[in-house]
Formats: sequence, structure tokens, C-alpha cells
Amino acid sequence: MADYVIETWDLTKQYDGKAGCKNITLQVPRGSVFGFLGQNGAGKSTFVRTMLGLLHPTGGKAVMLGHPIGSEESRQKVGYLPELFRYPDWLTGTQLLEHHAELCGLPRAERKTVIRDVVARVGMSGREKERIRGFSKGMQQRIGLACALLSDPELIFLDEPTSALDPIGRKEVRELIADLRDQGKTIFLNSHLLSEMESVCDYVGIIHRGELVVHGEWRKLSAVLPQVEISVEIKGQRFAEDLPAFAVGTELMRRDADQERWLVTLDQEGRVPALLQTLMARGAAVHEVVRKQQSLEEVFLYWVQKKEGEANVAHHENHV
Ligand SMILES: Nc1ncnc2c1ncn2[C@@H]1O[C@H](COP(=O)(O)OP(=O)(O)OP(=O)(O)O)[C@@H](O)[C@H]1O
Repeated sequence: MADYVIETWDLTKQYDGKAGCKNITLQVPRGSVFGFLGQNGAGKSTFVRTMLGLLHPTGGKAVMLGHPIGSEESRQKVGYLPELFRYPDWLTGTQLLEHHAELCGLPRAERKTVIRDVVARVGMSGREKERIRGFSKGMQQRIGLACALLSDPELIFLDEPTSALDPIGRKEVRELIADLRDQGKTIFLNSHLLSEMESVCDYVGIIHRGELVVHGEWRKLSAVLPQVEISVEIKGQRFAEDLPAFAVGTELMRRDADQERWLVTLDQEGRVPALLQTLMARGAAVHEVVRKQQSLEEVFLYWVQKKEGEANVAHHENHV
């Protein structure tokens, strides 16, 4: 049986019957990095805060680490880094961590070692005795991450963990996330930085206007619209004309003296041989065929636009 650390059924949290998130049904497998993607205001934070028991759901139900959300047990092995959280800036990094260690009930005898360990893991060794007032945004985010790791959680929620970091800091956080996953931990990442998520996530959920559009292994989601790049020698014929109906899109990428490079979008997997047969039957010399790996951004846009299209049709039908 699949082992999920999060399972929700129609989980809903709306504010006065509006906005928030609605009917979210998803599963997050243990030991995965799950990216929760959506535009600003899509409902990501509302979902996470509801899971953590900070907001009360207005509908549906959810289980976290085997316990119903809202219960003390569900939160016991959970770490949380809120988005751009402001810490008391008169404290030093170590004082902040000591305070958090006390809050999460870490035995006094272990605190020093655990703090030293989490500080090292987030790359802050040597700076932890400085006051937070003097920390850059990136350092504040790192110390926040250290707080989230103090209780050695099984599940860690990170809300936009790299938004304030420079490219090197982002890379370090990605490595830290991969490292945590290798230790068997599950990371739930909220973000709208799609290129950031691409290399680190195993699973994604796409949320749009409060509703979950799709979720699953992202490399599998990316197969929804297979694309190939084809370089052909065109002999007085136009590539895009009279292609079979399964070639749902064609885009000229480059035109050289004797060759053209086209991006062809197929309606499903397995169409490449038939496409090549058609081209060869027309006498076109095919020089290169390369499968295009879609980016997470393309996958995201595909699903969001699909959802928008469906919403427009429903709106139209309701108004005729
Ligand atoms: N306390 C609140 N009262 C009323 N509406 C709210 C409240 N908090 C959030 N909302 C609305 O709910 C929707 C979802 O907001 P939420 O903050 O969950 O989105 P988000 O995806 O986390 O956005 P961001 O990426 O900007 O943090 C938005 O329309 C927002 O305006």
C-alpha cells in the first residue's frame, strides 16, 4: 500500500465563502519532494496553514502523518518555514534557535548539539552569534530553515524558501532539500518559481484560483503534450501543410539555406513513426528528430490555460 504523509479529501478553506482553497484532494508520498505550484493568490498558503491547524477547514477532511489535521499528533513531526517571516531582530541567531528549541520541547541537554548541527546544515556556521538585525534576507531565510529543522521533522513545509536568496543561496537550498529527501524526509514546497522547482521536485500539484488542477509525478505530467524538433530539407513544399491531424501544433524555429527546423506538438505519445512516414512519403529528407523535454513552466501553463478554457466554457454555458 502506498505510504502517504498527507492525504486530503475535498479539503476546503474559504474566507466568508470566498477565495482560499476549495475541494483539494491530493496525496503526498513519503520521502518525496512535492512542489505546490500556483500564481500569487492561488491558495497555496491557505492550504498549508489549514494543514498545520492554523486555519480551520470549512469543508472536507485531511490526514497528516496518520492523524487528522488539527490534532496535536498530526503536527508533532512537522517543520514549517513561513514565507518571509519576520523574527525578533534583537535576538542573535543562536538565541532564536534556543527559543524555538524550547518551544518544540527539545531536551535541554541536546539543544547545543542539535543547534550546531542545523546551523551547519543551512550554511550559517560562524554567523549564528550575530544579531538577526544585521542579517541579509537570505540569512534570515537560512535561520528560518534551521528553526524548521530543529525538531528533526518527518515532514517539512517550506513556503517560498528561496524567494529572497541569490543564485548561489538558491542552489544551496536545493541541495539541502535533496539531502533531506535522501534522509527519507518529505518536503512540501510552496512556490511560484517554476525553474527552481523543476530540478528539485518529484511530484507537483498545480493550484489555480483555489482549485487543484492536476497533481502527480511531474515528469509524467510533462508527457501530456509530446513535442519533437525536426530538421528537414524542404524541396519546394511547405512543411506545415497537410500534416496528419495528430500533429496538433507546428512552429517554425529556424530557417537555413537548405533546411528548416520545426517544433511539432503531437496529440499523444507514439506518433513519431507515423509523422516520419508522412514526411518521407512526401519526399522530405529528415536530418534530425529530437524529443523536446518540456519545462515545468510549460507544463504549468498548459494545465492552467486548460483550466481557464474550461472555466470560460462553463461561464458561457451558464449565461446562455
Ligand atoms: N485572511 C484572509 N481573508 C480573506 N481572504 C484571504 C485571506 N487570506 C488569503 N485570502 C485570499 O485567498 C486567496 C488565496 O490566498 P493565499 O495567500 O492562500 O494564496 P497563495 O497562493 O499563498 O499566494 P502567494 O503566492 O501570494 O502567497 C487570495 O485570493 C487571497 O486574497
